[in-house]
Amino acid sequence: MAIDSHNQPQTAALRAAAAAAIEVAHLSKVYKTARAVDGISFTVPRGSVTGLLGGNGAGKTTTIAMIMGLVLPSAGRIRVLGCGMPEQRADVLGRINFESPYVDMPSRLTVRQNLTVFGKLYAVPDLAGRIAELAADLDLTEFLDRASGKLSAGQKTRVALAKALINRPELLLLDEPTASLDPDTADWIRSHLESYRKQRGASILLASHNMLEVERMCDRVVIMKRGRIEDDDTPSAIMARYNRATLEDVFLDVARGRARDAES
Ligand SMILES: Nc1ncnc2c1ncn2[C@@H]1O[C@H](COP(=O)(O)OP(=O)(O)OP(=O)(O)O)[C@@H](O)[C@H]1O
Repeated sequence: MAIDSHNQPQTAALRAAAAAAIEVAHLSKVYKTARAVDGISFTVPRGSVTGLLGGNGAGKTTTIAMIMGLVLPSAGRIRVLGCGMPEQRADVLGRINFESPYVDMPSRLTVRQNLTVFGKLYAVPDLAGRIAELAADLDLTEFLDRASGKLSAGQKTRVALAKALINRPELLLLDEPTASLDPDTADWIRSHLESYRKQRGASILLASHNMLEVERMCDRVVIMKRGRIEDDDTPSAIMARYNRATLEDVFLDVARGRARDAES
């Protein structure tokens, strides 16, 4: 079909809409003393939950920081929701969000004040209504006016999730979202993330050390080791390739350098 030049902007917009949620190509990050990420390429399909696995220091957090445009790559390309990062960061930031238990909110502000600050940054319409909706969904109402620093770990995680969902993101980047939570609270957080993804058709990139969480939530898994990608497939295909019944066992094989069956 011939492309009419008058339709080109629309065609470009359609292509961007259909593009993967995240496309990473030949991405590297070299810090002064460390090659944290070493030429990785992977895709997060729209609507998927993709797990990013790897031992301590594998390069997961650096990869997520580059995807968000917070750390500049040394080489390679990143597209987020069809936009180049970091050059089109301003176009895409309002459509994504991030959660990590390792990033604290200002502790003296109340939960409501913190959510208001973040909501204003994202120019959320009817912000008071959105905060009330999230407070009801995430069971925050009883401590909405308490200082954020005085919450338990589980309460802080629910507030962090409210902050991550405040702008109804199309793409969520999660760095160990359930670390240090009891199994019941962690399960509750996972269920909430799953129902948000289903309702909104959102895409999720999930860095986690919890292999049961990854098996339960992820359609695809990218395994990193020393800055490189060791494997990238569905959890069941990866377990079959390593001839293992759990991702935990695959993780140990990768960490300890045991070869995949197909290659041994
Ligand atoms: N700002 C920095 N300056 C120098 N080196 C860094 C910096 N940030 C990370 N690194 C190094 O880059 C490597 C990858 O770190 P990164 O935090 O991305 O790994 P990770 O997979 O998220 O690890 P973890 O599971 O322990 O959080 C590590 O060797 C780390 O020491």
